[in-house]
Amino acid sequence: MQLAIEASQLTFSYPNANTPTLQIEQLALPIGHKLFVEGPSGSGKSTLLSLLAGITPVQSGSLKILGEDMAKLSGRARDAFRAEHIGYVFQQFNLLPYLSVLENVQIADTFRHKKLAARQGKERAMQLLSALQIPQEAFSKSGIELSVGQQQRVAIARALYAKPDILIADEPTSALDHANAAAFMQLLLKQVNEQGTTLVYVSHDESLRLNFDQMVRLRSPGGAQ
Ligand SMILES: Nc1ncnc2c1ncn2[C@@H]1O[C@H](COP(=O)(O)OP(=O)(O)OP(=O)(O)O)[C@@H](O)[C@H]1O
Repeated sequence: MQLAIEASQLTFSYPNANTPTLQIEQLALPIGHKLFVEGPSGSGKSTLLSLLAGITPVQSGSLKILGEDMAKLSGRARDAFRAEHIGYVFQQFNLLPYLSVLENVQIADTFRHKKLAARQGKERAMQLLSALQIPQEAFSKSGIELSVGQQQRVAIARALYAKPDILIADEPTSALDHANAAAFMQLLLKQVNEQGTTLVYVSHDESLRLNFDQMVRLRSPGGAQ
């Protein structure tokens, strides 16, 4: 089975830290599977996601993403790899306030070599926004005019727009109550299941865990599994 993520003895330490922030002995996630990442604040969840996305370089151990040895890629090559293969949803959704909702979703085209034609891109963005239950009258608004739940769904549409192989989401439900978090999860799962996207999802909400194939539990301090 082809692996989306393959990590072995992956360790990361920030400068001046006494113990490693992150230690993952083994991790093998097949393409199309869903990984739940759990752990208390400061246990290294965001650090792990940054390594997986190629934002942070590998320090020690091995990490292959979609078969690519991340330690062998330069910073620029990792940026290009991320633009082609990875969608990322941050804790803060980071919608750009001076762009409309529709433009925010299509922003990925700015960073990619393989851009969608304008019309095709607009259609894809509209189709994703509708699937994520954003009302059509909101498409031309600024992101900051939407509710938090809506902004978060726009952020998912933006991350899925370029059909990433892997979607990485860092606690996107932290601002929602339990019922809204569960509803959001179902919308997200429908999209990733339809597209066969591999999902890496950080959350403190253990009740969401049932939707996932595998779990990584990080511990503080030191982030041991
Ligand atoms: N750029 C950095 N330089 C130095 N230390 C850092 C840096 N980023 C994170 N850390 C430290 O590494 C540890 C893990 O941080 P990280 O953000 O990965 O944790 P987290 O599990 O995502 O936390 P949270 O749930 O609060 O977002 C923390 O102790 C944090 O202070």
